[in-house]
Amino acid sequence: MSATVLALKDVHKKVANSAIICGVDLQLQQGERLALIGPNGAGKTTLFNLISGRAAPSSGEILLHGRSIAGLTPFQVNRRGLARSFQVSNIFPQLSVQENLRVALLWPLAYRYAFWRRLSGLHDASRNTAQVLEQIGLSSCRDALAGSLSYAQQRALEIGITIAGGTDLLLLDEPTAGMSRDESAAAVALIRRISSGKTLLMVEHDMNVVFELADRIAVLVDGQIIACDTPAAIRRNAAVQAAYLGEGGWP
Ligand SMILES: Nc1ncnc2c1ncn2[C@@H]1O[C@H](COP(=O)(O)OP(=O)(O)OP(=O)(O)O)[C@@H](O)[C@H]1O
Repeated sequence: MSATVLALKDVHKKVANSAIICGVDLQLQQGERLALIGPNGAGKTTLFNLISGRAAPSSGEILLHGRSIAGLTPFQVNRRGLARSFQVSNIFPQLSVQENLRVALLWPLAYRYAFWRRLSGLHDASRNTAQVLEQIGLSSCRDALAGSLSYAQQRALEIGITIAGGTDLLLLDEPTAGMSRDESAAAVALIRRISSGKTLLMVEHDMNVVFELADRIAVLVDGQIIACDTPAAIRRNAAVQAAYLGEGGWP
């Protein structure tokens, strides 16, 4: 049986006396890709914030590799093995593509290595930068300023920054938002490639992307998971279909 990477147990979040997340239980197994979907305002971003350390749950447990991370800072959660994509705004537009990745790579290396061993960290970073550039398909524009890339390329770079630290759990926040159909298809292939052997949790509104990528889909409605199952079972689920009726129906 595969190991549980992430476990949420009866997680609640209240903001100004409003219950935003209401008793969420969720488990991710090593190597699986789980998509979190739900109507606008369901609480998906809030749940991502709780998992990645941007906010603390009001109650409940969040375990990463069996250890509690509830209330830790994003940096501490990252050190425990979780990386979250932060949309395009995380990119330094005035640095080259390569430099953006080196910054992302050196950050954990500088922390891990003793000061006098940082030089070897730099060698590691160069090697890893080339690997990540290859993985995200941006080797040919390594010297271009990140700000000059197309939108889809910037999203690919953002994913590269997310995987650069070598963490085994990836949280991707709407990785194909704003993309054309062709760009989305390329992003799906990229996500499949970079998440191979890792565990992936993503929030995504594009149901084509969700059904293509996810091993399981969790449906959040009004702060509660109303279903968590295979794509085929979710497609047949009457409660899920009803939840989406107000949004123009089930895609
Ligand atoms: N800091 C906050 N203060 C007050 N209300 C908040 C706060 N953060 C979120 N909310 C409310 O919590 C609910 C869930 O918001 P959240 O952004 O998590 O939903 P979502 O599922 O990510 O929505 P979307 O798909 O539109 O991005 C919304 O009703 C929102 O208005």
